[in-house]
Amino acid sequence: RYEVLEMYLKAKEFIELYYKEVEMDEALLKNRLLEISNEINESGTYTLTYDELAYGARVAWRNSNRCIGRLFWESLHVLDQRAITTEDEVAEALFHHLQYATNNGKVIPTISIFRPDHIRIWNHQLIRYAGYETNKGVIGDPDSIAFTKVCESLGWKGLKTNFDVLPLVIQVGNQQPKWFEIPQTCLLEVRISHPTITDFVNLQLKWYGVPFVSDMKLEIGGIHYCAAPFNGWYMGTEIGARNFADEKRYNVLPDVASVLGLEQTRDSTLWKDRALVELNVAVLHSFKQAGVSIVDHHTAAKQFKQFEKREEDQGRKVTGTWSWLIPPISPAATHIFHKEYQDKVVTPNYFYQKRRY
Ligand code: HEM
Ligand SMILES: N=C(Nc1cccc(CNC[C@@H]2CCCN2)c1)c1cccs1
Repeated sequence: RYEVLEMYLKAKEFIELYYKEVEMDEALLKNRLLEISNEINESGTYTLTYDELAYGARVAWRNSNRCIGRLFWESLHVLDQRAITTEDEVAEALFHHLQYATNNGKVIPTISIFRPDHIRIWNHQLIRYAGYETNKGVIGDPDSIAFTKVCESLGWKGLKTNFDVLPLVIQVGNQQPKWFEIPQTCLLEVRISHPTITDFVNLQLKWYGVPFVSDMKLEIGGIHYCAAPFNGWYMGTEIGARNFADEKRYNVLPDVASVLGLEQTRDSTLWKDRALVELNVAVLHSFKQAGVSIVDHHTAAKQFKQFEKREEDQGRKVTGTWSWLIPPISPAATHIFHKEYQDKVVTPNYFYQKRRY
């Protein structure tokens, strides 16, 4: 009984928000709430219309406190995959999402939404590189070591390069998860070169063009979509200041400094800072040259400022996680650093969920 009431209250809160923001008339709202109340009484849950689902996914993005890219929340493309029931169909839908959103480099922010609760994607991101612990040190992305072991235990074998693309791992219910190799046609990678320092290519760095986060849960009106992978485009610092630069990731700053001919014995030469800037210049240059969407952290901050203005105009308070919104290089060169944000969590939203491995 209590669960039914709790579900209804969450549904009512979301549907009222939706009808208010899209300015639907009261009679339709009352009707819809009655319909939902009946469905919850019969089955303990209810089904969102496509329009309600799409709006919920967009508002969840608008409510994502750690996201600097929220200006474009209304333009999210929503692929409704709730009718899918098997692992093979899920894999096909994900291949479609990868190709559709990559769009030959002109990235389209997109989300695929699978049926609530039954489907689970074990990947952190649909495209990510494997990591291996060997007696000669780590190969690939250290962040992927645990998941790579899971993939190998399922029968997958990598080539042991620094950039092995991991398979999709899809689970239906509590069955054994199935793995699927990602076709080349779904994969776009960018080789990293520098606009003026020709030796940069000797670092042999590359990265995948589009980030697809696939391990978060989308919650709308009390319904939990545990498989709702979404993509946008990268902000350059994610690759240049974290994925390549972190000591616990690809840890390339010393190699970059060598290519730049920098003296690394004293911190006070700021060799790490010079290496970081040139690495980020290279990432932005390489993506632009390859025609793959990317945004620099200054432009992204300006877009976020526009988002703040538009939300105030709409009478909505912008909430945020300051420590995530500031970029990892030159944070104080953006307006974000110099203001405070309330880190209030509201739904619809995207949440972490317990790993299945
Ligand atoms: C369109 C371009 C977009 C850009 C440039 C962008 C940028 C970012 C960046 C830089 C982060 C911090 C990530 C990190 O430090 O690991 C972030 C976080 C986040 N973004 Fe966006 N984003 C975009 C689109 C989206 C979309 C389409 C969604 C969902 C529909 C989204 C939802 C989120 C969420 C939920 C987080 C927090 C993730 C976490 O807590 O681990 N973003 N975004
Ligand atoms: N540009 C993006 N970056 C992004 C957004 C959300 C989450 C993530 C991954 N964050 C986890 C990483 C890995 C450890 C700490 N950061 C990246 C997007 C990914 C999907 C849509 S936009």
